[in-house]
Amino acid sequence: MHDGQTSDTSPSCPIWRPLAAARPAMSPDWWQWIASRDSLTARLIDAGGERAFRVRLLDQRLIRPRRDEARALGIPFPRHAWRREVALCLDGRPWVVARSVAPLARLRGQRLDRLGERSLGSWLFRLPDLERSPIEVTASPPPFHPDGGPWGRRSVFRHGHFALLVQEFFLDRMADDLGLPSR
Ligand SMILES: C=C(O[C@@H]1C=C(C(=O)O)C=C[C@H]1O)C(=O)O
Repeated sequence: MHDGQTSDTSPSCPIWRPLAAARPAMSPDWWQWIASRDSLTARLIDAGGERAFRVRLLDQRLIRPRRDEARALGIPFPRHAWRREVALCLDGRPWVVARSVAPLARLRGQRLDRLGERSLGSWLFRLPDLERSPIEVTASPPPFHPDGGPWGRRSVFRHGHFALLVQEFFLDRMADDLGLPSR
């Protein structure tokens, strides 16, 4: 699943804006989710109540990152990166789809491919000295998944030389299940 090298030539590219620029169009309910800087995994488990939380691994492989991903990570465009795509599901229903990209040169021996269906967040937030960049927001649909939703967000996590871009798209199904506004 993670051996092949493919270049990512998808033409659809989300338009990212600073969090503050999206605020006027965002309901207070969604702001609570989008602006939060702690673990989304923990928040989903909490909001899910009795529902069972599960990470479904959709894909992981070596790729050439998209241009916007390379720019967010501050790496030259053609460099190789490791990419993981997951659906974060409650009772089997995907609420969030996430795509994370780490430049190979910055992996520093971290074997993220061994995470499998364990949540990245449960590992990430245990790292000492973890830094998180400002959050950026998009109203574009996820470029790697057929389901749509109100908002996507992205930020870069750093721990020493290790860098990881995490992009999370919140789906309409989550809004339906939690009774959240459409935006
Ligand atoms: C970054 C976090 O991890 C979550 C889990 C992910 C995974 O397992 O690939 C991806 C994005 C996240 O929403 C988090 O919990 O905040």
